[in-house]
Amino acid sequence: MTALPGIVVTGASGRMGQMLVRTVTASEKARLVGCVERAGHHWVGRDIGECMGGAALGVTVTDDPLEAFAKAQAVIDFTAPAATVEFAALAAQARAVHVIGTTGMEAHHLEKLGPAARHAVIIRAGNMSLGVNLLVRLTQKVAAALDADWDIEVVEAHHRMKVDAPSGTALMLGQAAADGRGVVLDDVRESGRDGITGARARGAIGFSAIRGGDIVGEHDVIFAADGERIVLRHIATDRAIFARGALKAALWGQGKAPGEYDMMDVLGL
Ligand SMILES: NC(=O)C1=CN([C@@H]2O[C@H](COP(=O)(O)OP(=O)(O)OC[C@H]3O[C@@H](n4cnc5c(N)ncnc54)[C@H](O)[C@@H]3O)[C@@H](O)[C@H]2O)C=CC1
Ligand SMILES: O=C(O)C1=N[C@H](C(=O)O)C[C@H](O)C1
Repeated sequence: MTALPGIVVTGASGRMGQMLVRTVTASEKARLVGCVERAGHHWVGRDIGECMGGAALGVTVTDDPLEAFAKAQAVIDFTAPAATVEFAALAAQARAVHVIGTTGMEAHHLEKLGPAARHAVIIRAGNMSLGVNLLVRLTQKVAAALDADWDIEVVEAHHRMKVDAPSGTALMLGQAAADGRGVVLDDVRESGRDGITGARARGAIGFSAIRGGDIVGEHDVIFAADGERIVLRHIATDRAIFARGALKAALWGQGKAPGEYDMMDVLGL
């Protein structure tokens, strides 16, 4: 009998980390073989199940990612950009599939993933849910059907602890709108309006971010014209949707050729 793919969860104490631990341990298709936290975190050296307030799971949280990755077929990583870049090199060394949910990655982070993807599979998306990835496709289609008389605005809302804006999802949606319209997002992007901004530029794609309370993640793509408006909306009410998507990606990546992939590849959208 073939063993189930072994999964390591990085940032295991985080909001997504804990959801991933629950999702992997509940799955019949994978097993949890490691949990990584940053050096100095009070969970390091303790059993992950007990840290999360439940029964022992037989997996001790470590601050040594390479030791953990060496036992794994996949690493699921929802942490922070600098950590993710470090994990990409180590996951590639271990030839483990690296599923990246981390957002807020800048160009200098992203360019460091290329060398790792020469040796291993990397699957990265700013949102791992089926619903959002479908919304990305819908946004692209609607943008392609409408001209610049239709102003495009992406509005997102998240919990008070989120550190990056616009959200990774908002950027995916803005990119899809730009692709649909056949323009370069950076040329038309308008973020963070404040003060006397002047009238809206024709063809701009605007981004607005709300932060508050425990909002899991809400995204609207607004197409506003004279006399009518289309609003495409996704509301996440449970982080399990992201964890399920990430586990699906980790399993899909087994046996694939090294390279960079996204959730569109995984979901076949
Ligand atoms: N792609 C997607 O579907 C989703 C992406 N995210 C993204 O995932 C990331 C994490 O989100 P949350 O779980 O809400 O944040 P969080 O702050 O609750 O968790 C992050 C965890 O990473 C750990 N960490 C940071 N540096 C580390 C290192 N060097 N080594 C090991 N662990 C390290 C922290 O200690 C913390 O436990 C964010 O970038 C967020 O935007 C969140 C939800 C869905
Ligand atoms: O930080 C979060 O919480 C989320 N981050 C992702 C993003 O930046 O879009 C996905 C989801 O919206 C939750």
